Amino acid sequence: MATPIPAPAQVNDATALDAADPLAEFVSRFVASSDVVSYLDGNSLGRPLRATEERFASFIRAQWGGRLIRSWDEEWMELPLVVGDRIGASTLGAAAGQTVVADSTTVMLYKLIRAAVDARPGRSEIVIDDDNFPTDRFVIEGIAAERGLTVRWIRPDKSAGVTVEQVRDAVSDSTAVLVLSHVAYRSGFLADVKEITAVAHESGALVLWDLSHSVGVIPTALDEWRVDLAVGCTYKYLNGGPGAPAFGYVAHRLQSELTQPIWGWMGAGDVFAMSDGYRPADGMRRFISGTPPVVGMLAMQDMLDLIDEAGIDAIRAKSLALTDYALHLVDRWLAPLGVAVATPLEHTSRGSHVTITHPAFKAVTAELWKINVIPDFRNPDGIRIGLSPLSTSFEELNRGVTAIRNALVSREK
Ligand SMILES: Cc1ncc(COP(=O)(O)O)c(C=O)c1O
Ligand SMILES: Nc1c(O)cccc1C(=O)C[C@H](N)C(=O)O
Repeated sequence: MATPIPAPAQVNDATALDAADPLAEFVSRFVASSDVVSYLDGNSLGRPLRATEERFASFIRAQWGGRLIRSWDEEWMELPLVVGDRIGASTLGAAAGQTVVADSTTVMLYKLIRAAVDARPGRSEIVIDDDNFPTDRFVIEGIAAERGLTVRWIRPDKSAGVTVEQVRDAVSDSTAVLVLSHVAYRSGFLADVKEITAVAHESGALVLWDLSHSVGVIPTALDEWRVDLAVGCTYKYLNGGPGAPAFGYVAHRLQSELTQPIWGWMGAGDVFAMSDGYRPADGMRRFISGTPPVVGMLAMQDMLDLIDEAGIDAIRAKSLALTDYALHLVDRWLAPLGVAVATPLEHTSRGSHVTITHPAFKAVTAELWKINVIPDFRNPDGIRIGLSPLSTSFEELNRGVTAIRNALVSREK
């Protein structure tokens, strides 16, 4: 027998929420894609800002086209550190001189984890959870193989994240480094960075946080929480564009102690000395390897402007309002159709995406993309509703969940 379908919510729900939203105006700052009915994937690839069109045009005219190679001295050499400091100040709670932009997230993870492991000689283990993003797990397995170490796996419940208690059990005086994600890419669970870092420090381990799914939507206080190392993507909630480089954070107190493994000329003390032998630069520059990805650092600067204008705390408040509304719609429309929620319900444990599960979601996602409703699918049976607060309205979210509901209903007929 077909499941009885509850009546759809009043359209007014979303209209009223948008009307009351103090950040509603920001949606119009992004490039509108005329065919898209609902974009729920800003946690994978953020939308471009309209301001970025002009930034790119002016970059080609004035900097690349006008100043040509002189721009390296005039601006570009410092850009990884300047933009890094901006990310640190606007979103991370990091004082200047501890954040750099370079490489892909994968390569930055490799460099910082290898440096951390080498700074803890005699310790035989790296600890990570087995539900972490593949690149984090693979990089660690590679470093363990390279350095003759063992990986100790924390096994979180798939619909939860890594708890303080699990870390207390897993970390010991054999642990060189603990690597965790602030927001779990699948479930959306938000880890307790401060407590977990403190617990790992009791055993003398270093801790690296992957902030890919939180930077730009959830304020952090890396300095205050005594975080050692962090990395993150800039193409999600920092809207840096496809393939935009990563950022890396290394606390001041560790910088001179850490040697990263990719010794390139751009991280050397005197870049243009072209001297024999590698001597790392002082400070964060030593974590750079090759030529800075200048073009890839353009768009994120517009998003950092927007984050400063809106305020990271207001962004977090809207993120929670959006995920609350998503959960409300799921409960009202999708739960009766057999959909389960894999995201924690408490605000203190929730990132900016909501993951829901149903055996038909792989096929449903393919159908949704055909009608320009764009969430993403994550194995084995999850749809991730990613909510980028400055570019997503409550109406857009309502349209997306309505489409998921319609797709499930038509399968029951
Ligand atoms: C937690 C996490 N780490 C790393 C990455 C990606 O790394 P990269 O930019 O090198 O592909 C992603 C997403 O792609 C991610 O979700
Ligand atoms: N980085 C991506 C890519 O290059 C292609 C497609 C998707 C992605 C992603 O961002 C995946 C994402 N990190 C995730 O959480 O699943």
